[in-house]
Amino acid sequence: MSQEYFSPKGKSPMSQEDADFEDDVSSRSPPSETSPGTNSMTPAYMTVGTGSTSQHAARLQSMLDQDSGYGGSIAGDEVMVHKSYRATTDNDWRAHSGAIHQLWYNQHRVALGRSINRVVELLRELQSFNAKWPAHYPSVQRPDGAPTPLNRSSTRPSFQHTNTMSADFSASGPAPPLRRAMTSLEDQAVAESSRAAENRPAPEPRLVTPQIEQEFSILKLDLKLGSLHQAELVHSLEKSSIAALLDGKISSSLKHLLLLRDRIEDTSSKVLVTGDLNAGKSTFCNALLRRKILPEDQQPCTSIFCEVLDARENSGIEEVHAVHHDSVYDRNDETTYDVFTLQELEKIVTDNEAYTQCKVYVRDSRTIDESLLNNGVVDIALIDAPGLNSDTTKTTAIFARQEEIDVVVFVVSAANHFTLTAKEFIWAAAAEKAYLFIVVNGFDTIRDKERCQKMILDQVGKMSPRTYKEAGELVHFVSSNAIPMAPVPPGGPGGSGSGSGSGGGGDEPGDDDPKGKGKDKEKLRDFTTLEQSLRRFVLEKRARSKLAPAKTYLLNILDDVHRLAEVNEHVARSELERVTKELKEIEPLLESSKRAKAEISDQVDKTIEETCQDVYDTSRRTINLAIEHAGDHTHGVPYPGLFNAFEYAEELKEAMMAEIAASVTLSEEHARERTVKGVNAIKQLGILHLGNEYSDLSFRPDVMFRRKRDSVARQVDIPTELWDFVDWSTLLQRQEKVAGTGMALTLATAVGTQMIGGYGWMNHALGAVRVLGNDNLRRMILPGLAVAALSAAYYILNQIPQSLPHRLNAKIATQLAEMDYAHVNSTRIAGSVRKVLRFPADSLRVGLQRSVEQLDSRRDETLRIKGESEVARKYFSNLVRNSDHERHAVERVDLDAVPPGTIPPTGLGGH
Ligand SMILES: Nc1nc2c(ncn2[C@@H]2O[C@H](COP(=O)(O)OP(=O)(O)OP(=O)(O)O)[C@@H](O)[C@H]2O)c(=O)[nH]1
Repeated sequence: MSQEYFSPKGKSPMSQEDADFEDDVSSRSPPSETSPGTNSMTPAYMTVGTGSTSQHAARLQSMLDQDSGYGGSIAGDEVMVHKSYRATTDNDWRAHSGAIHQLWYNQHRVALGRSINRVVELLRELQSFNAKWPAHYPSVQRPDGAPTPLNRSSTRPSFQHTNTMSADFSASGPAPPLRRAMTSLEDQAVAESSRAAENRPAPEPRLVTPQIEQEFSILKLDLKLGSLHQAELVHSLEKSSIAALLDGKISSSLKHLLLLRDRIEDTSSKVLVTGDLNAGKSTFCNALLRRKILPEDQQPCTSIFCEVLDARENSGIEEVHAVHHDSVYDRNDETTYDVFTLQELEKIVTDNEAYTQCKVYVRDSRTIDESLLNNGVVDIALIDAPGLNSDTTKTTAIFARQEEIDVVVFVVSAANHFTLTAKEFIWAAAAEKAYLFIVVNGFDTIRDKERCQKMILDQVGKMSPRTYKEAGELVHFVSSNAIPMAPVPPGGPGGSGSGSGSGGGGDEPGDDDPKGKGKDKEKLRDFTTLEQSLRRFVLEKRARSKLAPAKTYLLNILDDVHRLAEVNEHVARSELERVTKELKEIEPLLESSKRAKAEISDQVDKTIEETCQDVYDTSRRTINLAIEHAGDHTHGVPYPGLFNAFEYAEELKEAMMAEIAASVTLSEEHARERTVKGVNAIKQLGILHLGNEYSDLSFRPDVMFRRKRDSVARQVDIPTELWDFVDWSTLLQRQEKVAGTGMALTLATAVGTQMIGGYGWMNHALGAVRVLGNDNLRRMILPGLAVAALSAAYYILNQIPQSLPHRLNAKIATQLAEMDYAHVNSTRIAGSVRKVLRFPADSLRVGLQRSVEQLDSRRDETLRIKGESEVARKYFSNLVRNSDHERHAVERVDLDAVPPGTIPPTGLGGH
């Protein structure tokens, strides 16, 4: 499609020069229907009117040809155009003005197209970044966290986001509830002096719910779940869920941007005529066409979209293409549609289930100045939509359709005003398109016209302020049924409709009444004014009707992206500050933890070694002492006399062994005490270095040594012998001290000892006899011997209680020494102590190891977050800059400005 105009069908007579020009242009550029491959980026031009000076037109054409449409040269060209092109006639002027409009339009179209491409790129990057680093969605402050006049100075406005964490930075005031991670607003507040804070106007939370709703238009998350408020939902959702929702929003925005790009690159203009059921949409379309093409009825009849197109787009043939369900319409592929005549349209349109839409190709024989379809500027598609409210599916389809069209003409019944669905539709369309064209139809039925006008305009003002601002151009009160229709060719389509060829509304009585005719004229005049406005809106102000939606959408999405980027830059920066601070804390902590781990391990080993050594030494000393001194006393065992000496010996042995066993128990008791001390020392170390992390193992000292008792003592078996009753060493020592026993006793003892101790006592006795001689012996020794024997016997028997313990003790000691009793028991006791101490020591070691590992992984994690935050900060600060830059670029595209060089010189017409 192209925008060239070749005058054939206009009523205006074509001069030779025009024909030359046409030939001239057509030789370079084929007519619209034969140039489907025209590059949409290369501006196509138009000439409107008769254009009497072809060299001027050609010059302008060549200037436009040279313009790439990408700006730059335009200013110079405009000056040249301005200076050189001096139109002298109205038509020349209009041709000139139209060309400049076109050039100007192309310039804006290309600028916006480029912006769309850049925003698409920005959004795609944001989308992929959001997948790696879930973007934070600004949440709201809960009502309880909102600043009150009293706590204003202490409560800073805070961005809060989806990463729930406990707020550990509350310097004053009560601990705030769990909230989303911090953002730099709070950090900035830290840097602010208290005085400045006091002087600063009381901060309001930047993102409270209504503000979010206003601040975000396109990327606003549509959270309508259950009874939860959006704010609560944002709080309750996981960071990743929010990111996923955002991802969906970005995807749909991308889709929409691509649609917008297609739309602005499409040189045709799509005009959607919509409105409530029976508002007179079809009548209005017919009035525009001045032919009764679309079926009108008092009851709802339009059930599918009817797209009215210039028949030139269908090789000049008037017909209807009814598009099949699930088919994408392609005029060159007849399998996608069925062909009908215009007369058959009514039957396709009413109660249709077989087709989704129909393309209605009609020939508009009116001049290019009058006709909307055949306008000489752009290809128009006039789309008659089913009435809103007909059913939900159709209403939804109309809502969806409005996204891909350029101009919304909303037909409202003057009698019924706007229904709720109409209002919703206008809200949505106004947000997207900025300007709507509103046709208040059936104005003939209204008696108090002024009141009706006021009421409707008030409502328009509320729904679309921009449309209201230009109500003179955009809101029209007409009676579509009063428009005269073209006479029907015999057997041809259309024909005199409601207004019939003579014009005149159906409900106005008396067409021949001069007053009635006057009224009809008035209606026709109103409708013509509407037509001119609509032409201006669709054709000349295409910058508005076609480009304004793109501009509005771009500004909205860039605003959202900018806001989101700002929030995320704050979040990333504060995250970066937080992790940098955290790293500064973690790294020395990790080092000292590693050092502490080694030191504490040594210290614990030392404690264990020292304790065990002490326990061993003490036990050994105690047991040895007990063994050594077990024979020092009789342990309270009464001596029962000579005849029970053996029992006495047994009891003594038992008592001695009990004494020795008691020393073992004493050693165990001491070991227990030392173990308690050791365990406590290790625990102290644990608590000191691990704090709450240290898992305190329950230690019960009373259980120690319960099972592993001294088993060695049971192996001691000392038989009592006769000689045990005589303690010879004591005896000898005592004998020296005892006076009166003298030599004889010594001798007797010596002899006695020999006699008693040896077997050959007889030999010894004979030896003694030989020494002393028989006589002396008889005289001295025998009585002495007797005395000595008696006193020795007496002494020995008397000494049993003193000597027996020593003798037994010596034997016990010998046997215990052979068993290594003291060592075995000391080792056992120290071993138990070691075993017990090893538990808390191992637990401490494990705890320390775990603490080092935890710190290690925390450091790794923090380093990871730091890296990510650094990337995020850079990315979002670039996004803040780029979105801002792009926004300014879009803002500079001034669609409302009058193109320079199009203001008509005095005395010339123009629009
Ligand atoms: N009095 C009067 N009647 C009108 C006017 N415009 C349309 N009508 C009548 O209103 C009825 C409905 O008109 P349509 O054009 O079929 O309405 P529609 O909005 O296309 O209807 P659907 O597409 O089925 O929703 C017809 O009987 C028309 O003649 C008008 O300006 N004044």
